[in-house]
Amino acid sequence: MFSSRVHLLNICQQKKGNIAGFIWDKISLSAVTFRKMSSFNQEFKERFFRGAASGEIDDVRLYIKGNVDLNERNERGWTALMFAARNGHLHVVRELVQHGCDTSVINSTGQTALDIALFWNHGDVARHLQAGQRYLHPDDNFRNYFSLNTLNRCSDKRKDRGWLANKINDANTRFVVFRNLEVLATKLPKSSSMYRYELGKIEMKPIETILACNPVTIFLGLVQENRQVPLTFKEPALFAVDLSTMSEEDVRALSPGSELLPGYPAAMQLLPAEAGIFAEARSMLAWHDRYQFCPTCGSSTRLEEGGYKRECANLECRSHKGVHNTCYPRTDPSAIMLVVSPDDKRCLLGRSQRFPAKMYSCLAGFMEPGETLEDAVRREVEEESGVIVDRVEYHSSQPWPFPASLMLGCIAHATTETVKIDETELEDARWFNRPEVVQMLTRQHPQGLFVPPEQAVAHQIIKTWVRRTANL
Ligand SMILES: NC(=O)c1ccc[n+]([C@@H]2O[C@H](COP(=O)([O-])OP(=O)(O)OC[C@H]3O[C@@H](n4cnc5c(N)ncnc54)[C@H](O)[C@@H]3O)[C@@H](O)[C@H]2O)c1
Ligand SMILES: [Mg+2]
Ligand SMILES: [Mg+2]
Ligand SMILES: [Mg+2]
Ligand SMILES: [Zn+2]
Repeated sequence: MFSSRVHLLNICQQKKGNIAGFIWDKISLSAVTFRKMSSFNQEFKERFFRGAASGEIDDVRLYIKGNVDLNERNERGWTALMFAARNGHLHVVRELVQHGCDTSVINSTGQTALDIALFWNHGDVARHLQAGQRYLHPDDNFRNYFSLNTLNRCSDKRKDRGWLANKINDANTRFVVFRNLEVLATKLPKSSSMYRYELGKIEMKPIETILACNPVTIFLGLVQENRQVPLTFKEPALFAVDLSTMSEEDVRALSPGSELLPGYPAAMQLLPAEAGIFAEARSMLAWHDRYQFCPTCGSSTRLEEGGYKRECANLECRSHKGVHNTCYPRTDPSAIMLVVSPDDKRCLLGRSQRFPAKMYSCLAGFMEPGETLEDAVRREVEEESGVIVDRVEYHSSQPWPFPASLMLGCIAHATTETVKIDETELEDARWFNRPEVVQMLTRQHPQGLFVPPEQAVAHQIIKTWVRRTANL
């Protein structure tokens, strides 16, 4: 922090001719005390906010070049990006986003820069901010982590053994490699954010001999960057391969400088654009690992359809008659819900013993057969907290590849408030008001309480509820 201030001073020194009215004249380096440095910094920060609010791009650029935290907030949690968004200064917004300003920061009343731009009808700014959001897919509005998968799965091609064999041997094909469900990943050279790894994508040559031994190999899909352009089927293919028979050292040697990321939470450092590919691959490999024998008759099973089917070796088995779902990959739907109080001012968050200390989250539970999502939400909330829920609102879904859940995110409107927790499942559950939840989202809670990170659908549901009160 101190060195960045000195750097700022140096820049101001170079620029002082351009900074009309700035306090530089009053300060000489020899006389700088910490107090003056602080007030200097404060004044400089205010100038940055004023520049952003008034569209004075030169002032904003000065701060950008100062290599300091562009997400600096004022006492109400407002950033320069929010000020620029408030007044519709697209050129300032563009420059700030280009230099890595975080578009997901929320202020103390729970709004992002995008909310502010939308509220004040600055459509051009809102479109720019939306395009810069991390989980956006070109053809969609919102994406949870583990859901962005740019591959076309080409399910109709999986039955064509000849086509698949040719694709495996194609020079453009790449393999995502797993060992004991840990994925091979490479650290990105610039890793300032929490997304620090990309999937290792290996050519066929170095794994040719091991592929000849028929390890579990899954056809993940063809790379289709633009959904508007029809597939030619000549696009590069991506497969997942299980190399658990190789040593960890040999697997890592396939891609210099790579690591094997153990499952949760390490895999949440993958680039969001690849997290959906990881989710598909890991859930599929976990299914093969667990279904080596037929659940109907106990005979061995073999892989078919590019890994999307396992067929029983016993020709008499009932699984060969009609559609038998044990032959296909399984997904376990789970409900995850933010329970909100009857007056909508508070929400119910809980923690299980296995959570990291001080983390609170939405309640969650597996759906049961013959149950609607809404009823699963009502049942799990009542079981775990004793609170009665009436209306259930759907939010969004998230594949959860540990091993193969689909989280169905909801907002659940409670009609009662008395909490009586199920102590086998939860350690604590209590009501939190909005300002406190904002502190938990932004890691500014006085007791250090926090909610799951942005990769979790729980975080997104909580953020949606917090953002609903417009106080701009
Ligand atoms: N709370 C969160 O913030 C959060 C976030 C992300 C994911 N999840 C996931 O939500 C899922 C469901 O939550 P939960 O564990 O509270 O569920 P839950 O409340 O239904 O209780 C879990 C228990 O349900 C039983 N169960 C029923 N069906 C099951 C199935 N298909 N697989 C495994 N166990 C089953 C088991 O006895 C298990 O111990 C879990 O996978 C959890 O990891 C929760
Ligand atoms: Mg639960
Ligand atoms: Mg439960
Ligand atoms: Mg349950
Ligand atoms: Zn069988």
